[in-house]
Amino acid sequence: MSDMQMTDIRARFNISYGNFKLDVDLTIPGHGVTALFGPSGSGKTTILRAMTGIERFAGTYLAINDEVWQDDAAGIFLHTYKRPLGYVFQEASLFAHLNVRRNLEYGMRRIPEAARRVSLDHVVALLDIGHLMARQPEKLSGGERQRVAIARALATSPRILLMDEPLAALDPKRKEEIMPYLQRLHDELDIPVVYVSHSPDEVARLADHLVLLDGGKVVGSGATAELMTRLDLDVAHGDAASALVSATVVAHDAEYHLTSVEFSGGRLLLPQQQATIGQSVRVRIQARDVSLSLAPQCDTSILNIVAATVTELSADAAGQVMVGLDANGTRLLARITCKSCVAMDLVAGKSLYAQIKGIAILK
Ligand SMILES: Nc1ncnc2c1ncn2[C@@H]1O[C@H](COP(=O)(O)OP(=O)(O)OP(=O)(O)O)[C@@H](O)[C@H]1O
Repeated sequence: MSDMQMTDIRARFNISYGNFKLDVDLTIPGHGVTALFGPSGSGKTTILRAMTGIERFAGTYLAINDEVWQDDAAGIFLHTYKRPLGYVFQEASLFAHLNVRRNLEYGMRRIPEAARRVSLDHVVALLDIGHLMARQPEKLSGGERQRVAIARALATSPRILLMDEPLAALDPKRKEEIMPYLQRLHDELDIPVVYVSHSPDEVARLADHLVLLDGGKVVGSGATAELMTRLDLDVAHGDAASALVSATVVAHDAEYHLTSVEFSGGRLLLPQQQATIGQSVRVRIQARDVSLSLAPQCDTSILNIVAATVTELSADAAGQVMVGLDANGTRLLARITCKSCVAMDLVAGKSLYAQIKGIAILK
């Protein structure tokens, strides 16, 4: 076992707080972004805290890639201050008496030079905060403060970055501003991120892997695109339910201001994007934006119609059915009325056409 290259994060926690019990045994990828998603009180923050070692919980096992940080059975416990992790909270906790540069250097200085794997210049460029270096924290906007907090966490060359609802305190405009930085961080740094969120939108945009929590238990863990369309899970139901589709940008149509992308099920047109031809993109198709038809329609304003097969049907809100679809290997969801479902005589295996009204490129 010891000479085996481990590239996973393994976490086993058994924690009791009065009536609340957290009992999880997780293996998640040692790279990319993993979102912990679930209702309030489901144990998301408790998992992050347990990873920090701030409290020592009996029966814990925690290994980050090839490093075991805690194994109670073997008597291993790495103290918090020795765990190379970055932690970003909902509200940026910068040192108020230090300017931005000193805040960043403070984190960096704790790390011996030989252990530094991320340069300050790289972090500053990544989060675009070069122009803020001389500012005091109280003179930063909420979004800027959060970018500095992320930079400070990264400047310590962590082996893992823990983020606890880092956008929750920001208004929608600031959230939108900071999102590209989080996506860049994901693309450019090889540091695994565990990201706590309540927001299906953040999860869809950022997470490669998703861990669904409820009442201190894991109810699902897997690739985000796969879990979001699993009809046995709550996340694939309701108004926010959507499919994430991997696609490639294939053309721009300047005359009609459209961009076309290709996925396994065919081509999709969407309002013109900045993306370059050949670029891989993640596209979101919301279940409520998909209608179904048994014959291909040509007298319709809907541009995107793809052939698909029904894989399963599941009751949704009153009078609504969530239909799972397979479009030549890509999972899609359609939320339709029970009345239409009966009228169309939908059953698993039926071939039909999905008419897609709204599509968004997420990254
Ligand atoms: N230090 C503590 N002492 C006692 N109970 C705690 C402690 N920390 C958390 N809890 C309880 O554990 C449960 C899970 O809390 P946790 O903060 O992990 O949930 P969460 O999923 O992060 O919720 P939210 O989305 O609201 O932040 C809650 O019932 C909470 O009251």
